[in-house]
Amino acid sequence: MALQYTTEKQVAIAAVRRACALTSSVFNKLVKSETLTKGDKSPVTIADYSAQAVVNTILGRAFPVDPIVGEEDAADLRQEGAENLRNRIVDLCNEALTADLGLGDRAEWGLGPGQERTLDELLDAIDRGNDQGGPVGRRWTLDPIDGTKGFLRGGQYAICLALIVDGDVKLGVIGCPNLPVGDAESEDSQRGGIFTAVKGQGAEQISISGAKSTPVMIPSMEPGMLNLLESVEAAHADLAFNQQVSNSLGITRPPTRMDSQAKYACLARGDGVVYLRMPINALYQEKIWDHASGAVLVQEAGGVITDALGQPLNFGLGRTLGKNQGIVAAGKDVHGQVLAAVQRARSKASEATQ
Ligand SMILES: Nc1ncnc2c1ncn2[C@@H]1O[C@H](COP(=O)(O)OS(=O)(=O)O)[C@@H](OP(=O)(O)O)[C@H]1O
Ligand SMILES: [Mg+2]
Ligand SMILES: [Mg+2]
Ligand SMILES: [Mg+2]
Repeated sequence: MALQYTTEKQVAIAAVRRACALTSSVFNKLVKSETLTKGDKSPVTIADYSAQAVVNTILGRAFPVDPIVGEEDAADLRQEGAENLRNRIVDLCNEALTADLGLGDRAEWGLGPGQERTLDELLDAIDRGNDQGGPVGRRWTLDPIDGTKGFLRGGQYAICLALIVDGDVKLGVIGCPNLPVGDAESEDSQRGGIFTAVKGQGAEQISISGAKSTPVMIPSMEPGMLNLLESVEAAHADLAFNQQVSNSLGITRPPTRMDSQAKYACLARGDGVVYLRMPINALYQEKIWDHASGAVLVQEAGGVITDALGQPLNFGLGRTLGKNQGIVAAGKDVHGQVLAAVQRARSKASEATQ
């Protein structure tokens, strides 16, 4: 039987690769006026908008009826006074869409010389990310730059695209332009990788040039080798809680802190051992585009990903993970003991507040 999702995977990798090139080129030239602050006070840059426009344009050509749940929308760009931003975005997108990468990208995906788009087409492509998600049907979810704060500080960030069918993540692609090729902790000057997984077909790391592909599998870990992969931003996860879990597990290795779903990529290839993200703000709901690609990557690399109660994450609830209470991901021989430590730390915390 032919493998499922082969074309989807090719298109998704092509789209993420072009978005990686675009965002890397923007970083070196970004000026302050090209970053906006959204209603929730988080940053968004011309690179986030352009990456969403490029990926959605490609998906729109290859899979015209598939809805997309994307992080960004073009409302602020349509405002008066945003003309400079709009012009920059058109230039960046057309450079990315028309580049001749010689990687078998097909003209019918809207790629290659002569495939320029107008401003209106690109703004509409950004707004194609307005799907509301849900339990039934097939849809994509896109985070055009996950870890925008990491991107702005020259750290880790990721372009994350996933295909969800009936609430189940079937395909995930994570482009990490700044991740060292070999190991996150290494001084490797060669950077950039694309991680991809298809449900039931395993996970792989592909070089950003497309020349090399290596299977990815979570290595088995000696107990003394455990460490946590956690957010840089203290406002995004409860890092004090992570410290308690770490103590409870007798972990001595320092945590690996990095922005974005690059953390899931590191877990999948064994650069870090336990992904732990507990909510710090009870009102915040995790977004599906922040975890869908990472979830299937971890599972296909031989790991387990659940909430703090050991239940699977639900990607069929809408644009968010709903009432999700934290995320625990690790190799299958480690996950159970981490979950037990998380539950001990939760009981202690609730005893302390009684
Ligand atoms: N309060 C709160 N709680 C949990 N998560 C939040 C919160 N606020 C924002 N976000 C989301 O965090 C995404 C980035 O996650 P990371 O923590 O891995 O990276 S970073 O440290 O923020 O850079 C980040 O994704 P991007 O917006 O794509 O950068 C946000 O969607
Ligand atoms: Mg954001
Ligand atoms: Mg994000
Ligand atoms: Mg983002």
